[in-house]
Amino acid sequence: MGTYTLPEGFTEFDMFAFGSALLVGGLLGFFLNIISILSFLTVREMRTPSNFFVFNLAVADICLNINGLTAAYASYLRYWPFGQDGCSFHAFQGMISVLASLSFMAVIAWDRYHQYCTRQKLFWSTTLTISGLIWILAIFWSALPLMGWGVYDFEPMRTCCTLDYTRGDRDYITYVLSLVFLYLMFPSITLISCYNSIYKQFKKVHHHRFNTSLPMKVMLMCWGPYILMCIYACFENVKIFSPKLRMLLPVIAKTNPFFNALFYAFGNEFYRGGIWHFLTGQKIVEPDIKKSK
Ligand SMILES: CC1=C(/C=C/C(C)=C/C=C/C(C)=C/C=O)C(C)(C)CCC1
Repeated sequence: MGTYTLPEGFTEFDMFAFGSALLVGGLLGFFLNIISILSFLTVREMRTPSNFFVFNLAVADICLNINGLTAAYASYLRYWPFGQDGCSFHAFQGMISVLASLSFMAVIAWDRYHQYCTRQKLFWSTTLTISGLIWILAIFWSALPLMGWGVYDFEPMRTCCTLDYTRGDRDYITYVLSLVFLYLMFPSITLISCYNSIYKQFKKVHHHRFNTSLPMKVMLMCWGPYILMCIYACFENVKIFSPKLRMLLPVIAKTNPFFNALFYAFGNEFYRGGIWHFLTGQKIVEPDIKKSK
């Protein structure tokens, strides 16, 4: 093993604790999401256009889990073994997953609005085009810091990488504010308006098929603190926050895939039957929305 010096503000125990938190979050998310992915791939009946969005969300989320597991590994080593280029690539890969995951959450909300409120059918061509576009956009926006608009660099613990929020220069500010607009405001407005309409519909038919306020709450709970810090860094020096706090926020954010798997796959009446079929071999009973009318 190479020699290393502990990063400023962290003891051996801190690194072990953060590593373990990343490991537990990463493994939990990984297992739930891999079950969701394999179910979709093996159970033919559940391969519907709407479920394809949930499948893509699980793919994006599992990529974030793999990213977190790499960080856990480096934290146990107590140094980053893949060099500066490896760091940029790690952040690039993490960023693609985050942006794709947020977009799929929004598009699932939009699709559910149609499932429950307008009963419009989603076509495969629409699903495939939207999913393709989401991935292309996520790769595009994540590649920008590699090309000089924003920079990827180490997190305070120096065992994983992210957008370097400590610079706070003009490039950083414009890049983060664009992200806030595209990947925070836009998905949030979609989530709020779609789930609000679904809530009204559920109320009308006196049947609440799921908790419509949960998606927004989970997204804000996981990403909110981290996003606030990124926005704060546009105006003030974030170094006034302790390195441990700055490290805690991305660790919380990286638990999002676990909650997503629980809500969007395991808690989804059109998806969980397929998971059950995959795990037990028992056939799915299709839920019928019209029954509740
Ligand atoms: C500012 C901002 C965002 C920034 C996210 C970042 C900077 C994520 C980085 C994740 C990485 C690099 C993980 C890899 O380990 C969001 C969530 C898109 C939402 C809009 C506002």
